[in-house]
Amino acid sequence: MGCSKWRVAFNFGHLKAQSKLSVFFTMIILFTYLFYCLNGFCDSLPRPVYDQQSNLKAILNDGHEAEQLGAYNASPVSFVREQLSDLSNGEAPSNNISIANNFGSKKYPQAIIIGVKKGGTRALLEFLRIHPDVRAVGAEPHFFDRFYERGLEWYR
Ligand SMILES: Nc1ncnc2c1ncn2[C@@H]1O[C@H](COP(=O)(O)OS(=O)(=O)O)[C@@H](OP(=O)(O)O)[C@H]1O
Repeated sequence: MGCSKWRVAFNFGHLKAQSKLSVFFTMIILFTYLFYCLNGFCDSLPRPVYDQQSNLKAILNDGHEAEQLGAYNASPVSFVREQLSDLSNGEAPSNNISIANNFGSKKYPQAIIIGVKKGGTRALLEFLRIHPDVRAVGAEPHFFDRFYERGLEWYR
């Protein structure tokens, strides 16, 4: 009994030529996909929206990062305003702040959701984070209204 079931399951001999052909093409597609994945062409890890590796290297080599951060210590409003104006002009942020989405790295945000209490900001965040290129913090950081004194390093 059990043996005949196996025979039915794996017996492709009675399939029509059309079915065999579709199985054959499915196998080809699967093997091609596996081949590309094994060669690293299907990297599923999140990628940076903008590649700023060279900028980051420049910051590290020149040691200007502290100066740039210092400029933003002056006012959080100017910090946000500059970022938003850069984005509305269709440019990447101009101050070398990375907006990569790599796992495990600490980056400044590319976008900030600001809203009144009960304004639905959580819902907006949850919708945005569905996108694979969006990485969002779990809890609200409240940097600008509560923890600004802790500085940008804490924020990052
Ligand atoms: N699309 C839409 N339409 C109407 N209402 C909505 C929508 N999205 C979120 N919500 C409601 O917004 C409330 C949560 O807002 P917040 O995420 O800003 O809350 S919080 O202040 O950060 O706690 C919360 O309201 P309450 O359920 O009364 O607390 C949500 O139900």
